[in-house]
Amino acid sequence: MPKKKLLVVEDDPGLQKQLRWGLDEYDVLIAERREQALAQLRRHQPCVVTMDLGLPPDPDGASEGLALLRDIVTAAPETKVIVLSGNQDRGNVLKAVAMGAYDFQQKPLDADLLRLVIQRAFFLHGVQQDNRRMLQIEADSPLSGIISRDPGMLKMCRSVEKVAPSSASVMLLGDSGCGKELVARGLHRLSARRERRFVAINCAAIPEHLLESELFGYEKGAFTGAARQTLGKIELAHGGTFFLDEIGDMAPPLQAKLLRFLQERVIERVGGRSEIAVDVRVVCATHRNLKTLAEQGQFREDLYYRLSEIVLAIPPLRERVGDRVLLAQHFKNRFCVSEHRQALHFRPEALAAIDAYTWPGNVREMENCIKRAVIMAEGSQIALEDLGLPEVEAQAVENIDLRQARDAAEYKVMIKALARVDGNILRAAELLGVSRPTLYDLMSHHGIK
Ligand SMILES: Nc1ncnc2c1ncn2[C@@H]1O[C@H](COP(=O)(O)OP(=O)(O)OP(=O)(O)O)[C@@H](O)[C@H]1O
Repeated sequence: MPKKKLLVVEDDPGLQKQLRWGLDEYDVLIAERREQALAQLRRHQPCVVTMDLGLPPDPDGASEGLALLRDIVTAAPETKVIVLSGNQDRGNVLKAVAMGAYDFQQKPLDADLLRLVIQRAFFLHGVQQDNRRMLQIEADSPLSGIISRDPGMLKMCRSVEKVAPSSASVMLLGDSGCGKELVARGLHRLSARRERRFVAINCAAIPEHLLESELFGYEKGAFTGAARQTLGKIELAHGGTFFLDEIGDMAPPLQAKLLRFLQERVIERVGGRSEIAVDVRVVCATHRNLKTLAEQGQFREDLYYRLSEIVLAIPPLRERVGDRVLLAQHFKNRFCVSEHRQALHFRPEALAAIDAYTWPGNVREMENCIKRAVIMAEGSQIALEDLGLPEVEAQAVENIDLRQARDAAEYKVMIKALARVDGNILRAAELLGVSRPTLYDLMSHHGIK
C-alpha cells in the first residue's frame, strides 16, 4: 500500500526538515511558495495540506498564504488544509478557517498533536470521499437499489430496462443471494404495473401441501381450518407483478396447475367452483438448472417454456469486477446509519480481504458480514477480525494460455484499481505502479473508458 500524500507548504528549511522527519508515515511533498504548492496539488492531489500563512514574497504577512488557501478551496474543495501559524497571527487564522481551512496549529508545533490532527483530517477525507462516491453510484445506479459497476451486471440491468415494459414472462437465473428478488422488483418498478402490487412467494420455503392454497387461495370450508375465504398470492397480485422464487422446487402437481393458469389466465381457489380471471406479469427465479431438470423429467418442459420467454442471468458476486469493495462501502454506509454508529471506515487489510474472498453466499453474505462488522468494530475503523471471514482461499488457476491469462489479469486489476480510487487516473496509475500515459495506453487497449 503506497503511503498517503501530505503536502507541506513551508518556506523555513528547518521546519520543512522537522515535518518531513516527524511525519514519515506519509509521503511528504514540500512546497515553498504558492505556485509550487499549486503545481504539487495538481500533480499529486494530496488529501491533506499543512501550510504556513507567511509565504514568500510576503513571509511576514498572510496575503500569499490566504491566496493559496483560496486557490486550494476553489480547485480541490475536498482537500483538508491545516494552517500552521505563529502566535501573533490569530486574526488571519480566523480568516483562514472562515475561508474553509479544516483546522489550525500554533507554532512552536506540538508534534503529537499535529500528527493526531493530520490523522483525523485523512480519516475525515476518506469518509467524505466514500460518501461522495456512494451517492454518485447510487445516483448512477442502473436500477434503483442495485449497486454495481461490473460490465456484466450493467448489461443485465440494461436488459431489464428493455424487458420491463413488455408483457413477457421473465426467468431470472442466479445463485442464492445474488439479487434475483431485487431485479424482479426493478422489473416491476419499471413496468406500467408499478402502481399495483408486487407479490412474492418462495416455493422452497412453503411446505408442499400449503403452497397450493398460498398460490390460489381457498374458499371457506375447503378444508379443516379454512374458517373464511382467503385470496391467494396470484390473485393478490392482480394488475401487478407476481414473483415466484425458487420455482425449481415446485412439486409436479402444482406445476400442472400453474401451467394452466399461465395458459388460461384464470385461477380457481381451493374448494371453489368458479374461474377468476387474473391479470399478472409473472417473474420467476431459480438457482437450479431448470433446463436440465426438464430434460430429466423433474420439471415440466411446457411450463419451462411458458416461464422463460425472456431469461436473464445474474452473475455471482465473485465474477463481478470491482463490485466487492463497492458493495462493502455501500453496506457499511447504510449500516452505520441504521445501527446509529459514527462514520466508520475499513482498514486496508479488511478491504483487501473483502476483495480477495469469493463470497459463495453472494450479496446477501456480504450484507450480513458488513452488518456484523459495523456492530463489532471498535473505534472508527473496521478491522479484518470484525468481518469474521474464513481464511481467504487460494484461487484456482484455470487458464493455461499465458497471453490470455495475462490479458485477463491486467484487465481485472485495472478495473479494480479504478474502482478503488473512484476513476481517478493518477491514483489508479500509482496503485498499479505504472505511469499515467502507460495506464491510458492499457485502458485504450482494453477498451476501458
Ligand atoms: N447489486 C446489489 N446492490 C445492492 N444490494 C443488493 C444487490 N444485490 C443484492 N442486494 C441485496 O442483497 C440481499 C439479497 O438479495 P435478493 O434477496 O434479491 O437475492 P436472491 O437472489 O433473490 O436470493 P435467494 O436466491 O436467496 O432468494 C438483499 O438484501 C438485496 O437488497
